[in-house]
Amino acid sequence: METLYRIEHLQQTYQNRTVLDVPDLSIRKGEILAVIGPSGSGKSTLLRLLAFLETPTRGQILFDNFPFTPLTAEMPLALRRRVTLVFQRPVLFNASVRANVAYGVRLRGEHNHHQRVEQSLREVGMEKMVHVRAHTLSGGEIQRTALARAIVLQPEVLLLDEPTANLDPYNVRLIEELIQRLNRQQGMTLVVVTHNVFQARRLAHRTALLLEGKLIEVAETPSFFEHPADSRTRAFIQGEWIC
Ligand SMILES: Nc1ncnc2c1ncn2[C@@H]1O[C@H](COP(=O)(O)OP(=O)(O)OP(=O)(O)O)[C@@H](O)[C@H]1O
Repeated sequence: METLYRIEHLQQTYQNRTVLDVPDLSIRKGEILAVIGPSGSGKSTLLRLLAFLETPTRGQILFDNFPFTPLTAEMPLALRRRVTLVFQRPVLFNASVRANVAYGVRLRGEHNHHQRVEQSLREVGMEKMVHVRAHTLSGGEIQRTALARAIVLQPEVLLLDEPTANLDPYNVRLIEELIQRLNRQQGMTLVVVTHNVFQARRLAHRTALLLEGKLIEVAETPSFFEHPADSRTRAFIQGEWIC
């Protein structure tokens, strides 16, 4: 499989505290990579870097061989637009579901977006709620609207930060099926940050464990769970990791 991201000696430091230190990690085109780890282990920081929302303190990320380094003022728009991040707590405007989903496409100056907006709302099962005001939505509906708003942009890479945290089993299933569909049918590359080791196991081709900013292990999901190479991985997946 082709490499899409190559992380080299990446470090992210805030106020003299290094919260992420990943010497080497590749993300393959067309894979689902789950990133698991306890709270504060640097998962969201990694996603923000992969979305080019902040520049690394040290090292670099090669995206399709294009370097993103501490000296990069801004990644070219054409590259940034290939990647979309859905935040852990998505913020919707106080407008209809449809208006929220159409917003990003309109911002890109694309006008004939009506069908794509409808299609993405169908994808997330929100087609009957297009006129509902976003501020009245449930947690699951907010997350699904945020996903529709992301996929309508037709990104090549979708970065999801805890896409199903605090959701009921119905919404979890709907979102997991969407993730798998996007990957299988469109070849989309997905990086899914999750606390939930079972979700990683269900969804991901490969799973990575971050602990205190360090990449402990990354492996094909079956071997990650069945034959972890690192004792800390074993402890974490068995729920024995003390944070
Ligand atoms: N902008 C920032 N300024 C200072 N510290 C930050 C900043 N962003 C993150 N941190 C710190 O970096 C560490 C890693 O945070 P991060 O949000 O990446 O972890 P996480 O694994 O995503 O956690 P959670 O699962 O709780 O979302 C935390 O200690 C956090 O307080």
